[in-house]
Amino acid sequence: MEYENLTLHTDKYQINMMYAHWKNNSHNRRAVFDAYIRKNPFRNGYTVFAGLERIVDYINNLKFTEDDIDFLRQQEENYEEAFLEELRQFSFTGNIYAMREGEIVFPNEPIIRVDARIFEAQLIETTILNVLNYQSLIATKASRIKQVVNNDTLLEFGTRRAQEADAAVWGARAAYIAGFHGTSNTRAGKIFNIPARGTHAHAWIQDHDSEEEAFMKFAEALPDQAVLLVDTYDTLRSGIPNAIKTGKMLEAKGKKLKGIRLDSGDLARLSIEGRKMLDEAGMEHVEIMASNDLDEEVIIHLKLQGAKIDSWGVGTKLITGGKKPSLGGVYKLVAREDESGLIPVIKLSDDLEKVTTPGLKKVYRIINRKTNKSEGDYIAFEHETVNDKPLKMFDPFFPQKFKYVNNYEAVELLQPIFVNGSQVYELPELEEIHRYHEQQLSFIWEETLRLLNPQTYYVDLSYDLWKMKQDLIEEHSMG
Ligand SMILES: Nc1ncnc2c1ncn2[C@@H]1O[C@H](COP(=O)(O)OP(=O)(O)OP(=O)(O)O)[C@@H](O)[C@H]1O
Ligand SMILES: O=P(O)(O)OC[C@H]1O[C@H](OP(=O)(O)OP(=O)(O)O)[C@H](O)[C@@H]1O
Ligand SMILES: O=C(O)c1cccnc1
Repeated sequence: MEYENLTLHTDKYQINMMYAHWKNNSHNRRAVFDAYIRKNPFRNGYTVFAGLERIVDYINNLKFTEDDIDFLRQQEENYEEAFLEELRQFSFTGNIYAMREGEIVFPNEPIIRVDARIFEAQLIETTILNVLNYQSLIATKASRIKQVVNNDTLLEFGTRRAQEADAAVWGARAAYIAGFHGTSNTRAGKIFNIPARGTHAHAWIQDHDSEEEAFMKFAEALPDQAVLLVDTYDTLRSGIPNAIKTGKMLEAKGKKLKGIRLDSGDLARLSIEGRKMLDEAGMEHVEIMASNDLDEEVIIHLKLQGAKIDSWGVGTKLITGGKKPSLGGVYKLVAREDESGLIPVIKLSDDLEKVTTPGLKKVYRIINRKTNKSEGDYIAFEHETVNDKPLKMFDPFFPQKFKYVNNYEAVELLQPIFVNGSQVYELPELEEIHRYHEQQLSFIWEETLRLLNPQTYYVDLSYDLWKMKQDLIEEHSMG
């Protein structure tokens, strides 16, 4: 993809802070930020991380152009020329660790860790969150939909309802990571190598003298590929009978009708009736596709009613997040440099879950070797060794709740992406990201994966980390 230079795609307050640091000569100090979510969206038990590819590209292309600098000069009379010169020389020189795309992630664990000059780390907050929050929201929604369709075909149809063009293509990619098979967006298909798929619109039928003629012409143009939209006039009395006639016409020419699409009415009843009609006509191979404001909830109910649907076109409620239009991922300072070196910092809150976890940390997934399932995630200081046995895992909010894990493998989730400003991570192909996602899902217990009232997954802290956090809370509490 031809990526844009997104350097100014940040909140003005970041540049103000960069300026104030520069004025105070503190801009070269090291700072560590964690990007993480506080809650899973859709009351889900997990979140699917997506967005790393775009973030990597964003970092690689960071550069204030002369136009950008002129704009900043106009916008803020306080900015001194020497500061603007500093921006002219700007590039990312720090370290970024991140989880892999497709990873199953949970609240309160670092998904991305930025360790850089404060001057750099502050600038990139906005875009990192913008990308992580949107793409992960859509990947998570797609994952919920994927869970209910089993092996049926899933197509992403959302572009017309997406929050503009970027959301459409990156949303299509996020859906593919979670298991969608194709997208209607041809550009997303080309950019990301996703199968591009499509049927036809009502306009095709309306634009002909009869539905039958419209079907015949479309099927002749795209034999073996045609999926006919059967609800323009009357699905059971006109649409499906005409589709069957069209199928017969194709068969006479040694071709086949691929499918029909239902787009309104009672999708369960129409698919059951439609399946009967097609089968009676000897067209068992003709697939039934459904669309019309679908999401995981409607699909579950259609399945409960015995709907005979082979493929699902899902648009609006996937690409916009449906009832949950944003993910609340945050980017918090967890360590800063002073004369003594790197020191952990904390942000307090009345809401205990919002208190940040200070320090330079690693995240491990504790895989039980016997069950091959995860016992939870374990966050420790970077310098701690974790594969010592047994591992005591306790709830950081209720330390009296604990367990010992013996036969485990602690798998490190944060990968080095940039070291001293250079990309050290090779971005995987989309297909590989999808496979990784599926493999990671297999480590998570069903109880956490289920769509309704999932069990909370454990995200625990090492004792040393937990103790340091408690000490900092005490130190900063006003009593
Ligand atoms: N059997 C069913 N059980 C549950 N929900 C269904 C069933 N059939 C369709 N739906 C869903 O009901 C919702 C309402 O559909 P709606 O009534 O707006 O469609 P319609 O009026 O049939 O079609 P349109 O307005 O597009 O002409 C849609 O999300 C659709 O997917
Ligand atoms: O319903 P979604 O999940 O968003 O899926 C995409 C919808 O887009 C098309 O409809 P169209 O734009 O023609 O509008 P309409 O069917 O809502 O009238 C298509 O027929 C689907 O119904
Ligand atoms: O190909 C389709 O059927 C399609 C594509 C986009 C939106 N709705 C339907």
